[in-house]
Amino acid sequence: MKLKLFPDDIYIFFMELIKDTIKTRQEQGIVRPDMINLLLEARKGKKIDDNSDQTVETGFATVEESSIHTDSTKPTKELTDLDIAAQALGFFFAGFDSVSTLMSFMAYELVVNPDVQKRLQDEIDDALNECNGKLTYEALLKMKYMDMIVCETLRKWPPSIVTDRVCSKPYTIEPVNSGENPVHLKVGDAIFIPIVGLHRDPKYFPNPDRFDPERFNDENKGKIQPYTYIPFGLGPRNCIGSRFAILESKTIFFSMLGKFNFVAIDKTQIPVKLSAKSFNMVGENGIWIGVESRSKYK
Ligand code: HEM
Repeated sequence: MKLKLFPDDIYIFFMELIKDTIKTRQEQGIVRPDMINLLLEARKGKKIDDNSDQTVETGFATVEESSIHTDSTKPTKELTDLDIAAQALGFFFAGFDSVSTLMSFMAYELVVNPDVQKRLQDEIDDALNECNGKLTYEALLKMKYMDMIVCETLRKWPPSIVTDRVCSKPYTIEPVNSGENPVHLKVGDAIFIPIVGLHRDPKYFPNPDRFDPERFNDENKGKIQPYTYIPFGLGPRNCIGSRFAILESKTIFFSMLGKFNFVAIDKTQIPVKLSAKSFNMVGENGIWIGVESRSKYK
């Protein structure tokens, strides 16, 4: 369709930056433990999911990577520099704004639900005690209430409000209510899946505008109807960065809330209103919160 996602100057800046990095690395034999290196290795036919057996769950919302196409070490298509640059650019944009949205709305919910914030701080203090003041990976992943809050933020404020698929087989969606017509889908039709519509549907999440981490406690999370909670999408094209996104967010909240309280300030809009100018979850006036030292540090 020749639709552009970014203005030309931004696109050219990033593409050139990544292509120059590839060139410099190849010319000078530089090896860094990062994604560009993995893609350069993949180009040579090396498998890049060697550690998949050791994967640890980072949270309930995490999605599983697809095992489709990982059984062959032979690339089906030669990766060009442009492909590698496009992948790196895709990761950058897919992974930046989404995590920032998750963290902004999570901070907002902690401000307007001080009891939730206090309980999370208690959990953080206990974890800090257990690991002698130094955060460990294991301690972070053991924090159940932190995970419940992350899950509930992703439900109420999913950073990706919608995802899409192309129809590969003719299919008819039969009417459910009287007066509705069937919808006939043809091969090639574009289908939009309304993530936020599912997450805020009272049929699946009663009282959906209420921020309630208890929806994700051990007893309740198993009762969630499959495919109604999909912050990271689903199936073979689900989000590749769910573990990283959850881990990154939990680490930051752990560090911040161990030392500070999140509080409302004059600029905090309560209740927050969403911007009508953006397709994504963006606060009308941004999301503003204050940070004050916790009494134990004063
Ligand atoms: C809270 C943070 C994030 C959310 C809510 C999120 C959500 C999503 C969703 C809904 C999709 C579409 C999945 C589908 O249609 O089934 C997606 C795809 C994707 N995400 Fe994320 N994402 C997040 C963070 C990240 C991060 C940190 C990265 C990279 C480091 C990333 C990289 C990608 C990529 C590359 C795809 C496309 C996958 C494909 O087409 O095969 N995302 N994400």
